[in-house]
Amino acid sequence: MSKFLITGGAGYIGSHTAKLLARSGHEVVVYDNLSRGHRDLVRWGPLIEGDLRDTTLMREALRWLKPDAVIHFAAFAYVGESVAKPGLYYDNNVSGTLSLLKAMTEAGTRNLIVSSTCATYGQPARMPITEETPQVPLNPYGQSKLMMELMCADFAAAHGLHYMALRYFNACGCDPEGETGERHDPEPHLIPRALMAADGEIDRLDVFGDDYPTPDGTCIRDYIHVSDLATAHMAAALHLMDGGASGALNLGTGHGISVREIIEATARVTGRPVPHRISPRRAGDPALLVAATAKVNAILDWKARHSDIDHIISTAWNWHQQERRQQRTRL
Ligand SMILES: NC(=O)c1ccc[n+]([C@@H]2O[C@H](COP(=O)([O-])OP(=O)(O)OC[C@H]3O[C@@H](n4cnc5c(N)ncnc54)[C@H](O)[C@@H]3O)[C@@H](O)[C@H]2O)c1
Ligand SMILES: O=c1ccn([C@@H]2O[C@H](COP(=O)(O)OP(=O)(O)O[C@H]3O[C@H](CO)[C@@H](O)[C@H](O)[C@H]3O)[C@@H](O)[C@H]2O)c(=O)[nH]1
Repeated sequence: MSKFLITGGAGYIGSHTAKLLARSGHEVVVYDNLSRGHRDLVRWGPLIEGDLRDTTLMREALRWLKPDAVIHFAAFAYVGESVAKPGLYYDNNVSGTLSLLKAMTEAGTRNLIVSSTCATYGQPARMPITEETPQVPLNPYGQSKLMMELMCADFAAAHGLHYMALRYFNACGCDPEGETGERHDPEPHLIPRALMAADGEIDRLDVFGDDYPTPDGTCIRDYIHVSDLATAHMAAALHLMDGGASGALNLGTGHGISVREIIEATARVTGRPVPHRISPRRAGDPALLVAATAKVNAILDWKARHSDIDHIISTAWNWHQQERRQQRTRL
């Protein structure tokens, strides 16, 4: 049994990873300031309520817990918001990670898994995107995550940190058992918003641009089920704990799906129409992002197993309906 400190474990991907680790027999402690997370999603270990940028609290928590690894999810993660409020992103994501790295160095904690993103690549000329594709982010969110990766590399060289940067493509879907899920307010992500439109909660889904250089004109992304992401985090942590090399890995399926195809799949899975209209492009959005997956497959023996789009949407739809039923009961 190993012990993990999970920053951002009260959020979407962090809570799914906490569940998987706990169910696999590991000990989990969550560190989260609840700025965008939820106390009731911390179900698989205790919560230390604190901010990443509180270096002293983090250092003392690490000295006391002595985790085998830190899994670092805590960050702000919306492309559009980062374009409007870059300071928020550099402060939370860059200063927050720097504070964590300093605390880990002072406490002697060696192993770190960090949430990076395909947004660090910008819009590469060639698909699929390999880990060697140049990282040229198009927005402050992507910049902040690239800076995080660079800081990890420097701390590895200077202080012997072992780290793995996992560059997720588009995280989606929810726990198939309905014990945790995606609860963002406001919710900017495509699949939850398509479900809100199907459910009549919003009048219609805005499709951000249909004049991109893609077959149907809408943006293409690589949608990966959050359960697959959770499995990859556990594999990456065990890899580092076994003395495996530091580096960066893409987490995606290798298949691109357009916004229009997501709308069609949502209608198919829910059995309801998805009212939508074409709107202007959203600032900072690249047209096409699809992962090359050979490296993660070779290093972690991992590939996506739960990322069929109908399964993704059906687990997200179950969670959406469950959340709305609970909200109605509370009223
Ligand atoms: N959702 C995606 O599609 C996606 C894709 C690529 C990468 N990522 C990355 O994965 C990570 C998790 O994303 P998510 O969708 O689960 O986000 P989320 O907002 O659901 O969870 C983030 C959690 O971090 C906490 N947090 C934020 N700032 C903090 C701080 N300063 N101190 C302590 N806690 C803090 C929040 O309260 C929240 O619980 C992020 O780092 C994000 O950049 C997400
Ligand atoms: O109401 C909406 C919401 C989104 N989109 C489009 O749908 C696609 C996916 O958008 P979204 O679900 O917001 O995800 P991304 O902007 O691709 O960003 C997510 O995926 C990134 C990796 O691609 C992560 O780094 C980010 O944290 C995460 O928010 C994009 O083309 C958007 O333009 C719409 O057309 N209408």
